[in-house]
Amino acid sequence: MELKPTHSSPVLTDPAPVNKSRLGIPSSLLPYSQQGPSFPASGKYITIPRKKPGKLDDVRSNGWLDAMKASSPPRKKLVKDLSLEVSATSDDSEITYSSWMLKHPSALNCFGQIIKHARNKKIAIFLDYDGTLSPIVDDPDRALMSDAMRSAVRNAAMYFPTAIISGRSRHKVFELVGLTELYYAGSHGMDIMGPVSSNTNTLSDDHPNCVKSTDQQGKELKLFQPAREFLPMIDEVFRTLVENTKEFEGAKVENHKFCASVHYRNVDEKNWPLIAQCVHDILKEYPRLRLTHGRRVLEVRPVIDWNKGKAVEFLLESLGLGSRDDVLPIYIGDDRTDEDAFKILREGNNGYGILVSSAPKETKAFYSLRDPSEVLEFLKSLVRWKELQEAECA
Ligand SMILES: O=P(O)(O)OC[C@H]1O[C@H](O[C@H]2O[C@H](CO)[C@@H](O)[C@H](O)[C@H]2O)[C@H](O)[C@@H](O)[C@@H]1O
Repeated sequence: MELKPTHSSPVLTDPAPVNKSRLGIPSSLLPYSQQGPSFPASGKYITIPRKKPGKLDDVRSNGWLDAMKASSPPRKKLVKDLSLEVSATSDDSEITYSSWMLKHPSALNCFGQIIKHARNKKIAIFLDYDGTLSPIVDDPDRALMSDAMRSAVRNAAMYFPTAIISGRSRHKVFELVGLTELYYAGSHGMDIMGPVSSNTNTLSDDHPNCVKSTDQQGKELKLFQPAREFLPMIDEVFRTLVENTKEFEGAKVENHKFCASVHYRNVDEKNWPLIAQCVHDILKEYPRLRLTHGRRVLEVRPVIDWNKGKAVEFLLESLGLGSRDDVLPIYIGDDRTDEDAFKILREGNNGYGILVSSAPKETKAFYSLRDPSEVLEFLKSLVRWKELQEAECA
């Protein structure tokens, strides 16, 4: 029998005690060892005055600028631009893409292979949000999921345990997805709503990173928040980022609770070095924060040994599906931060990473899908296959 979430709301009741050794939580998270300079649990840290950016050489030499330029495939040329040169270029890129696909074949074309491996196994689905379930758009607040995608994810969750693992805050991604049937991990996995399970490998009450909370209906829920000590620091750095980037037209800073994002998609490219330098200068004052690159976004996050890959392992354990030969996790994502999850699955040889990309990229994912419309088809195919299987068994 497939494990199905039994909850009717995204808010979960208390999980049973955890088997900490199986969770593989590093000792640095139990609780934090203070690696950088010490900081108070709340209140003010350091005031970063608004100032002229430091030497631009900093961001050039540390590779930030190159990473920013490479951080998202260029938009497809509009059809109005019908020169011969454009069609030759698109042919070339199609050829490059096809040869890249020899290494990372389409999960739709290889669907037969995937389900062959899934036979007699429980599939667990992990989905990134932006660029995977919703198309990339200029305004992060308008990255909406289509009704068709919502219904495909809902149907998938009827048969397979399904979790969303996003860089956005857990609340925001739940607001966008709006399905109570799923598990949610926000802030790149640093804010996990623990699953209900009869299994003993879930969160214990006395776990240092486990927080009890209540939902809007007053129902108790349990959260795993390995970076919760950073909450005031992220809040402070968020405010500094807002203040110091406001001179860059098009820049947008988001507070994701345990991380913050600085978007430069809508900033004139000539100002990218300046915005990079501005973020770099702020981060110099926060040695316990680091930067990762997303699609046209700089992501500021705590220096802890936790990422989307760890979140996948954690959720599998919490669902009672960890370290089992009869479980096949499938992770679908489009971003560099999803690589941590692809790596876990590839190295553990126990599941499939699927990269969503319409351009060749270095990746640890096994398979590929071009865009969210192919993700939709893939989810629908999984559901159809499962329905057929159940019909055969009936
Ligand atoms: O882990 P994810 O769910 O993929 O979230 C990663 C980032 O996604 C969002 O930004 C990206 O999508 C935006 C909307 O399409 C786009 O405008 C932006 O350029 C992309 O980087 C989100 O706004 C970020 O905060 C997340 O970190």
